[in-house]
Amino acid sequence: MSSHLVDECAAPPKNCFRLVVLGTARVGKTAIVSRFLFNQYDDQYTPTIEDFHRKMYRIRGEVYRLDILDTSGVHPFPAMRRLSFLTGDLFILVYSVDNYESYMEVMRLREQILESKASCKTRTAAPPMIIAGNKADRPESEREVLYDEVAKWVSTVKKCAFLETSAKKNGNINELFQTLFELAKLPPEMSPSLHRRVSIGDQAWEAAKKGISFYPRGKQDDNPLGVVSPHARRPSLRSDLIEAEAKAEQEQRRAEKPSIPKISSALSPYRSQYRSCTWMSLLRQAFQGLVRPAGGQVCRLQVQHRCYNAPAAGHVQVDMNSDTGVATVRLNRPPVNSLNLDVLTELSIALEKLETDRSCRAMVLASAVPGIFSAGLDIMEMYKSTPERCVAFWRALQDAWLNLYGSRLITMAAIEGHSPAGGCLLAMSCDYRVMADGKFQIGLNETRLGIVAPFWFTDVMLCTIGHRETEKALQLGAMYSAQQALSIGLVDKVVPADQVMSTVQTELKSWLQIPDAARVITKTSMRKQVLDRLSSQKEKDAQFFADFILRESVQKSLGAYIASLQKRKS
Ligand SMILES: CCCCC/C=C/C(=O)SCCNC(=O)CCNC(=O)[C@H](O)C(C)(C)COP(=O)(O)OP(=O)(O)OC[C@H]1O[C@@H](n2cnc3c(N)ncnc32)[C@H](O)[C@@H]1OP(=O)(O)O
Repeated sequence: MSSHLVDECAAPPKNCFRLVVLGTARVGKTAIVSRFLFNQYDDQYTPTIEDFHRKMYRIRGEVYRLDILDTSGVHPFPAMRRLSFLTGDLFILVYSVDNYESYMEVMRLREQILESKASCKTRTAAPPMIIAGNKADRPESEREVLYDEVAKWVSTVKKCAFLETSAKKNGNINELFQTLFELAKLPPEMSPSLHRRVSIGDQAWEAAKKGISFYPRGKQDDNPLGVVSPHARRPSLRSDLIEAEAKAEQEQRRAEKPSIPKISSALSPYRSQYRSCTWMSLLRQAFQGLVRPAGGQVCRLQVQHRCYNAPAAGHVQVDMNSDTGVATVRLNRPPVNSLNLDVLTELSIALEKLETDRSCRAMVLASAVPGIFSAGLDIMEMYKSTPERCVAFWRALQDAWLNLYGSRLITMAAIEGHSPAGGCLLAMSCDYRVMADGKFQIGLNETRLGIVAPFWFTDVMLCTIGHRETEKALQLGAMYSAQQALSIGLVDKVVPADQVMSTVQTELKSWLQIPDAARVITKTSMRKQVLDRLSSQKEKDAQFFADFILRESVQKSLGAYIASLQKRKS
């Protein structure tokens, strides 16, 4: 039976919830989910990248939807992780009683979730969480985490409960979910022991869906039912953002605050033109390629990916050519592709997906906006912002860069327009750069804004053009024409604007002839030191950025630079 039967019986938004399960690898996250959904336990360990499940309920005449995101315990996918923090309504944080480090991670995760929610501005309240101390069946001699220690910590934190569990022995699994649902004020009948598990096609479910009684006359027909959707598909990033935004608006309304800052401006091009449509119908149309953004451009659809199935069209467009194994990733944030939190998150996720797609061998980074590659970081993310937002923004930039610079793929930049600062960083982080001849400029111009390029921007430039040129370039905040950039090695080839893409494709042919394994090992060994330097101090670097950028003197310089941009325009 197909899952659309479940979707036919759609739950109203107020009854839709996302439960996110987090914790380090091997603590039993998937085992807990599997017990909850199917009452099954599998002794084999298979690492999870990200699993998505959907359970529908009919409880007291109303339909409810519970989406479960079972996340990866290792963190090669930081953007996906951050998105899960942002979109989760309730959380299970799992540690293993025989692994103290896994408990420390749970404490860190709680902080990160709260920070993520705070950076969103709209969702500040602590979401309901439960801590699961799993593998409680292990012998006492193996125990590293004491029950009392966790209980004491949990008693000091808001909206948080704690239970020790054993997915293997089915110990406290029912209680775990029941306690969490109570904490989240969800119907208690959502707990496994308080509803009847049925399957799609089951007569009781089919009848309940239609709102009619399956039971013989005289018998109650409001017994709670739960059904697991057999082919649930993880919604796209775009759907996640829409849903998160809708929920934030709901919360905002509840709090009776007058203005509604947006989680994502990603859908704004669609908004003005299709005001009367509902978000979901708009989304459906967009995915079917029917909606044009207000600017008149047809939105591109992302090709299907083995982990994710829904296409995402937005600030980052991905076209995958499965014949050649070459993906084209286009930045699409008019007017100048400035990189804000949304763009960087979308870029990170696009890169993470391509990285895990074995059919993909190369990636061309380009722009969907004529005359511009990228204007660099969105200055408005750095001007009059909050420390939390600054840290979230910087983390998103770090992740996007780590994904790009550390990519196993052949990466080529097609620079068909201006490429200052952050735009130049993206281009330099690719393996090869082709730039359009003419009026366009490229360079790290940070000092002109009164700010300082971080050490990892400098590292990448050093690796690209050497010490002497970098020293001059950075101090002067130099912006180079394509020909000048070619002469110092900042780009590899300069061609007329209309030949940039074809030149990239020609160059790619020779790169694709090299066996991947040998090329990847070579690339990794060349880039490792630079990558490690940031990876080992990400948090310090993010904190430094927030402290630096929010200094009064730096804010003054940024304000003056913004004014000069506007003045130049007028
Ligand atoms: C420790 C701190 C480290 C921080 C590291 C920072 C890295 C960065 O990336 S900082 C950003 C540096 N970027 C720039 O300096 C680029 C500034 N922009 C330009 O020079 C030009 O806009 C252009 C050459 C990229 C394009 O010129 P043009 O096509 O003529 O477009 P306009 O100048 O008219 O711009 C249109 C519109 O966009 C606004 N804008 C431009 N750049 C940015 C930006 N980086 N962030 C936000 N907004 C930007 C510009 O102000 C115009 O706005 P409106 O006036 O409202 O139309």
